[in-house]
Amino acid sequence: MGLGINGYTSPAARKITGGYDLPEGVDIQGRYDDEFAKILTKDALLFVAELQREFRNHIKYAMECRKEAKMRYNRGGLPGFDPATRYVREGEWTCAAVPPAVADRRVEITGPVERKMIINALNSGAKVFMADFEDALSPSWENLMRGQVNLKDAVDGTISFHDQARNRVYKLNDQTAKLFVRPRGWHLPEAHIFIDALSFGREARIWNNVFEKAERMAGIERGSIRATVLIETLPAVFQMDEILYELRDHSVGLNCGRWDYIFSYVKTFQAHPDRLLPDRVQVGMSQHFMRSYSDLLIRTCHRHGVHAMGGMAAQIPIRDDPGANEAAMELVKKDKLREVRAGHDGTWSAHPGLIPPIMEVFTNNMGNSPHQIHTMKREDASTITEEDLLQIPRGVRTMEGLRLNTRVGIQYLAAWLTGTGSVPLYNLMEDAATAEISRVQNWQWLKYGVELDGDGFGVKVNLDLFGRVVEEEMARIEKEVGKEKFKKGMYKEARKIFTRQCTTPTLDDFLTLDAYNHIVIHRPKGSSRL
Ligand SMILES: CC(=O)SCCNC(=O)CCNC(=O)[C@H](O)C(C)(C)COP(=O)(O)OP(=O)(O)OC[C@H]1O[C@@H](n2cnc3c(N)ncnc32)[C@H](O)[C@@H]1OP(=O)(O)O
Ligand SMILES: O=CC(=O)O
Ligand SMILES: [Mg+2]
Repeated sequence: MGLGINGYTSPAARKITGGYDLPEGVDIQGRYDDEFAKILTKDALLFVAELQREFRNHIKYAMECRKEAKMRYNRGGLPGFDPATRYVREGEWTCAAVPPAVADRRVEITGPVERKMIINALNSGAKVFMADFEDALSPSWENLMRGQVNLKDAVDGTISFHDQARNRVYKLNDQTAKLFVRPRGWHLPEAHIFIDALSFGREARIWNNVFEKAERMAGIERGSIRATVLIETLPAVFQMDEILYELRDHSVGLNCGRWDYIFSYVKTFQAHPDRLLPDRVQVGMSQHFMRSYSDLLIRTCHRHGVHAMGGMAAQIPIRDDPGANEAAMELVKKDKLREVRAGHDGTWSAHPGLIPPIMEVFTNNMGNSPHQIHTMKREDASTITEEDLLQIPRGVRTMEGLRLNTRVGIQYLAAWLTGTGSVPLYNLMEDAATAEISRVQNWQWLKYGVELDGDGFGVKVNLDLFGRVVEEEMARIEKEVGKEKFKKGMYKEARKIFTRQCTTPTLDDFLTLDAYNHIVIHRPKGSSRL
């Protein structure tokens, strides 16, 4: 999170501004709401402010290091293992023991922090619910703060929701999933509360220091805070031991964030025209670089005594077509079977309807054991090399690939701009990570004028072609969603943002950084209880 906090004053000097009771130096420019004020209490703001004051410079430095690494890759460098930390990779050490309460994580459901979905997810039968403030959320002030209110009610066990249209009341079951929370990354600053806002091993050290300070401030035992780190950038795969080492007292494993990982492959190699990706649909876990990433992650986690979590299959239930639904479920099961046989200890589900089949696959293969940490060491993966992890994915590039990227990118962005961070599109789950792949792939193909040779057309991608594709795909979207929804929605704005990002000479770091400016709403200065 990024809070803009300047200087510290004693509790006596705290003041009430615009409804929120603010410590000196803290300013909130998001709308006031009585419910939000119960979250943004003076004590809570002081807690965050103190963390921010202590760590902001470390975080800034970490972000500078990311920029330096980007410049190195743009000059032709490749990410790889760091010789200076060989002793960490080769050393014999383990992380703190897995807490019994979260030993069994065979199926974790993820989802945005909407009230009804939180209740559904906690009741879903999954072992864990990962409440997502990142890829599945459009981070408007309203969404963020409502999400915090909802989570507090969930933790208190009082959360309920009345669906008036269906006259249905949602409440928690007696048995619920364990609640995990994913905050958004340090690269996405918050614009409503003022906080300014390396190597990944070093970033992990900052997180570890944040956890330790937070534990001390909250008066809870060291190691009470536990984190699963998603390995979802290409450079991070070379630093998995280092990340676990830094977090060894606070870790409960690593997760294959496969969609952002693919996005990161393109981003890392944005200046390497010899490493262009085939169509997005062809970059799956069977590609050598993806399989190597998953295998090495399992070996690394199990060597250090923590969970190796799998990733998200994109398929979701298809209600109106039993044949297509069956095929989608088979794909999910196949993906999960690969994960459990490879040694993963659990995995993610995007939808409650996927939990029974995924649970069955993991249970059939793991039996009563909560995990495979001690039984699937994957020593064979110790031979995985930098070349394995960087191998260029195989496949073809097609006109349909370009069209689909465009259609999906624009529709996702249109949803995001209106407050929805994960959507079903063409029977797949789309969120910020999957949309990023569509965007950067279009950018890459345009930048290097690739030939779309996979469907026999043999045309080169250029601005003219892309302009026509955007035009035609907008017409198709209008037909698919209907004139009324198209007119009321944010499709035109989404088209503008997406087109600019695909055609810009220098790749934007994130789709949502630019789009964020369109959803920030600052209350007028000095206003109260708007
Ligand atoms: C790359 C990554 O980072 S993955 C992690 C981030 N992404 C996610 O978490 C995506 C989570 N999934 C979702 O948001 C949704 O499943 C979508 C958008 C893909 C599909 O949503 P919908 O089209 O609404 O699904 P559908 O209509 O089939 O939902 C049926 C019911 O299941 C609920 N549901 C669907 N997905 C979820 C979920 N992930 N968590 C909780 N409840 C859910 C719906 O709320 C609905 O409940 P209801 O019957 O009580 O009204
Ligand atoms: O966050 C998960 C991903 O796949 O990206
Ligand atoms: Mg991600």
